[in-house]
Amino acid sequence: MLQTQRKDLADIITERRSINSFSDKPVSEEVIIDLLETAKWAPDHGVREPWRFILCLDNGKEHLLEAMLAYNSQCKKPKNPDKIRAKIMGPSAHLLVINNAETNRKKWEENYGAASALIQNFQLCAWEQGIGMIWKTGSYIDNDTFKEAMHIDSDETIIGLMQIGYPDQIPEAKPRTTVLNKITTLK
Ligand SMILES: Cc1cc2nc3c(=O)[nH]c(=O)nc-3n(C[C@H](O)[C@H](O)[C@H](O)COP(=O)(O)O)c2cc1C
Repeated sequence: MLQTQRKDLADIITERRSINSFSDKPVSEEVIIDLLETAKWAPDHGVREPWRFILCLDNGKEHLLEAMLAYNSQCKKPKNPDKIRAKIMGPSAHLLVINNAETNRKKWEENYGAASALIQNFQLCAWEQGIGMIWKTGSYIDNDTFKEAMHIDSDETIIGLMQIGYPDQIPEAKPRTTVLNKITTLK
């Protein structure tokens, strides 16, 4: 039986790019949940599974837009609302990755690391299926008006807003420095 050639993990890692421009092809809720079911196997100190998610599809994108506009109207230099609308309506889906409230600094950092590992798993598994995304951390992620509008407690941490869809354009990779310039080997 002819099998589709699976890409090497190393290729998926190096070829994945952050995507800003998406086609109209939708990414389904089922696909996103399936990807998260894999991504959740991230390293996670104490296996606390500190995260929760808010997935915005269809009318949910309008809800997210309202929250963005409420935040924007409070900014010293508000952005053009039409540009914000285009940024929210362009991707097929938006996923907020949110960590539980945590007052202990060490645990907070461990939880941030675990959620970041989950996000990278998610990005890579999506890329393997031809789905792109970008991890966004605009100032709204730490804004109480935005959080309240999205029903997120002020002491929860938004790790990122993942904007998801099939890529319309894949940007050139920004070069990375060789590790040889970064490593000190003790022998
Ligand atoms: C924690 C984190 C936050 C990020 N926040 C943003 C952001 O707010 N806006 C943005 O355009 N890209 C953001 N990015 C994506 C980076 O800009 C992107 O990964 C980087 O330019 C390298 O490009 P590549 O992912 O295509 O290799 C973020 C990435 C990380 C890991």
